[in-house]
Amino acid sequence: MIKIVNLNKIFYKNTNKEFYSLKDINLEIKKGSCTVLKGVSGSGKSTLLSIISTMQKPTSGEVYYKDELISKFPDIHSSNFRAKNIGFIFQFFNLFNEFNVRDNVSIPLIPLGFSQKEIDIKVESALKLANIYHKKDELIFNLSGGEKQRCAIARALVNEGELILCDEPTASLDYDNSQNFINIIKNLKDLGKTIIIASHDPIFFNQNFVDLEIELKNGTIHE
Ligand SMILES: Nc1ncnc2c1ncn2[C@@H]1O[C@H](COP(=O)(O)OP(=O)(O)OP(=O)(O)O)[C@@H](O)[C@H]1O
Repeated sequence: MIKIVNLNKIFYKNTNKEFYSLKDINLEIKKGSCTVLKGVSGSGKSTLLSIISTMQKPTSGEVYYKDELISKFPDIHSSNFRAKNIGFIFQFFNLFNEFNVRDNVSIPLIPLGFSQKEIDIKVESALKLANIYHKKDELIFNLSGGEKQRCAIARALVNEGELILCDEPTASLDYDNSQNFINIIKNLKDLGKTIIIASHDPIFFNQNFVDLEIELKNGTIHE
């Protein structure tokens, strides 16, 4: 489903500060699989996720999604692609504290042109899937860390995209909430989602629902 070919991301190219954040990455990710990108801080995990999501462009190399070359999309095309195909779960949730759960979860649907009735149906279904429906009218400000995470998961699911990208998803969670997160990821996999998790949390290592573990070291894949 995702094919990455000879990918490089260079910052400060052709200066004395030139730096390879990613170097010669080749990777294939199968539809419906769960991949864990591990590696120490600064190894390139977030940069790789961000290039797969089309938020950043590589310096060279290609990323294909279902045989379509997404890494060379113009920006307007990239944001449409993300809105339709990708759910993103961030370490610090990136929710709007002054809005309630339901409004936060509905945000990704706004650019997709759905009617209010369609938005209500999709939001309700995502809230139930992420087990946060009972807090739908609560302000984010009043939620616990685990509840914020479940709200962020609902927001990542609401567009029914096939690809779920998670950047250090358990970094702000305690052990029990991290275990809950793992259970939700297993459910998403059962629903056929393709999942990529960038994390150095050992909770993701050697898990039977993980199909591929990739270690990044200084921007390269370490076999
Ligand atoms: N916009 C940028 N400009 C310059 N250097 C950058 C930029 N973005 C990332 N880098 C560098 O690229 C390297 C990889 O960063 P990245 O955020 O991908 O690492 P990471 O493995 O996700 O780390 P962490 O676990 O701390 O989030 C780091 O050395 C970082 O400083």
